[in-house]
Amino acid sequence: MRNKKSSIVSLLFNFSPKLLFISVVIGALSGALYSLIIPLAISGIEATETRPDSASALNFLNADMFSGNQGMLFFTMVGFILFTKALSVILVNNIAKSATAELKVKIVKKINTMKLDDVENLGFSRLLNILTDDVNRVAGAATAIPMVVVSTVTIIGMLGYLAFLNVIVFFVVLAAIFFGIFLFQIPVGMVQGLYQQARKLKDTIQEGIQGLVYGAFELKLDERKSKNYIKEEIIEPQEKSVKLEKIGDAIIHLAGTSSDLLSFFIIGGIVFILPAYIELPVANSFGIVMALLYIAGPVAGILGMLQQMEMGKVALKRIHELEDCEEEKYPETSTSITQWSKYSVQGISYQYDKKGLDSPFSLKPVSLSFERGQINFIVGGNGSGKSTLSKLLSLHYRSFSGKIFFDNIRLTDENICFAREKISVIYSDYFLFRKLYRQHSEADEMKVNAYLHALGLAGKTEFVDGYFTTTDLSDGQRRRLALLVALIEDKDIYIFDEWAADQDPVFKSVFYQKILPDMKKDNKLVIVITHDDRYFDCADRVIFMEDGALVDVKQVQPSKTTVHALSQREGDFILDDVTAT
Ligand SMILES: Nc1ncnc2c1ncn2[C@@H]1O[C@H](COP(=O)(O)OP(=O)(O)OP(=O)(O)O)[C@@H](O)[C@H]1O
Repeated sequence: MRNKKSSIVSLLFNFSPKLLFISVVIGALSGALYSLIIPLAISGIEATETRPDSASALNFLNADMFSGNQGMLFFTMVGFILFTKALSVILVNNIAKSATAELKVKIVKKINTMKLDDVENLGFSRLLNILTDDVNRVAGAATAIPMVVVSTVTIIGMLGYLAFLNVIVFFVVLAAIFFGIFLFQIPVGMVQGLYQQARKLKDTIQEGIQGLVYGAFELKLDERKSKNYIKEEIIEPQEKSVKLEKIGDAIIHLAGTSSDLLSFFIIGGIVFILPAYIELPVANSFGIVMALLYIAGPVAGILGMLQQMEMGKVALKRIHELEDCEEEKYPETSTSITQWSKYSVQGISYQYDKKGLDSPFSLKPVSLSFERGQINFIVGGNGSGKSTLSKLLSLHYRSFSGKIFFDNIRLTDENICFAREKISVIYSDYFLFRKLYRQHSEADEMKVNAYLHALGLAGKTEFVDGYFTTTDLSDGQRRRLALLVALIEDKDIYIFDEWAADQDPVFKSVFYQKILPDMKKDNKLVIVITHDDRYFDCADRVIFMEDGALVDVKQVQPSKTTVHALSQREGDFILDDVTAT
């Protein structure tokens, strides 16, 4: 996002400077007309006072006045105010809606281009809150802008009128307004902290809701756990957050309402105290009091809108926090990687974010060289660092040290995105998309259908108009569908993180004895994280991990005695035929 640390106004300005300018000018015009209402009404009253039947002329709807020039002007002005105010509000509202929709898209793109470890560290709940709650609050604050403009110009106009009536009174009122604004900074400063705390708690609530949905099966079986969970993770943080917001709102409203009081103080001072020091004609006092009563509304309006603006500022701050995260972009010009035969890493390492730990897990430097048409197994105990290493090999995580090469081409920020396109992975926490999200030919469709049969998914889901009709399948079937999508993508490098873990014995052996050898034949580089020691002889090479370090690499000599015979059903798997289609 380019508009770093943008304010709410600059957010709208960057979206459409012309429209914003027009709406501000129209809003200002509306405010200027507003400020003329009182002087015009007073001069109307003064004009009627000079007539013989002045008593009846004070009636505002008197036919004489209505037909008079001032009356016409008055009502035309009211009509203009209605039109200009509405137009300004509608225009800014439209800009705000479009600008915040654009902001949402920018945030989505930002998340998409952020480094993966930053996305993991921020977490789903926080990102979701930014995309929903924060963006909406910014939109709310932005729509308050035209009313602030109308009110500000009205106040300026009325101050001009006061200056015309009496310069001393003008300075007294001006000083009082500045004093009021100065005093108002205290509550505004106080609520910033409260709103920030309330906003932080919303992330906790969002996380709670995530657990409520994804942990529904566990919670359903344990009422006490369920009640405690809802109380601690949702109800309590929500109560705290609402309480903080209520206090913040109350402080702002209280301060806003006190502005009425301030204007009454000024009125009292001008009516009862000032005449003792300066000469103030009655007619002038009358106009001044009316003007002051009239100013109170816009002042209170602006102060009231400050609550919305403050909440918007807090939300915008959270959005800006995303901007501190680095982006990874496809460069305009770069060395693309086309043909390659060797993929090698030299001294790559990684360390997770501290997250309160003294010594977070770190992967010690690893050097390995892979070839096309080679099947590699990575094995080791739980937590030994297999997945972490695979995320470095798949170029999802960026190594803290070392170098990575495709043949002699070293991977840099410039070409890493091209290298990533050569890789397909299925991690243990993969996401299954229902659509392929790429152009597909009739041949692709035939291939998909052949794979659906080969992977035992025919009749479970269908491929129609680029969609899989359903992904509501068993765990093992979903994983097979993920494999199907990966195979259709036809990448050079495949990384499977415990893919076969939840497959039945039949498909386990299909995977190790049919799919992997066929991929080898197709010259793919395959890296498989596995605990299936029964099938270790299906690899060309086994890489051993222990405590975050690579401890051994063994070439495998296929032993004839351990070859696993495919059963009749296993033999039905026809990947060769699929490839032929
Ligand atoms: N997202 C994360 N944030 C912080 N630490 C993590 C994260 N993921 C893993 N770790 C740490 O890294 C260590 C290695 O995890 P990794 O997933 O690489 O192990 P693994 O060998 O694949 O284990 P398993 O066989 O259980 O899948 C873990 O012990 C854990 O402490």
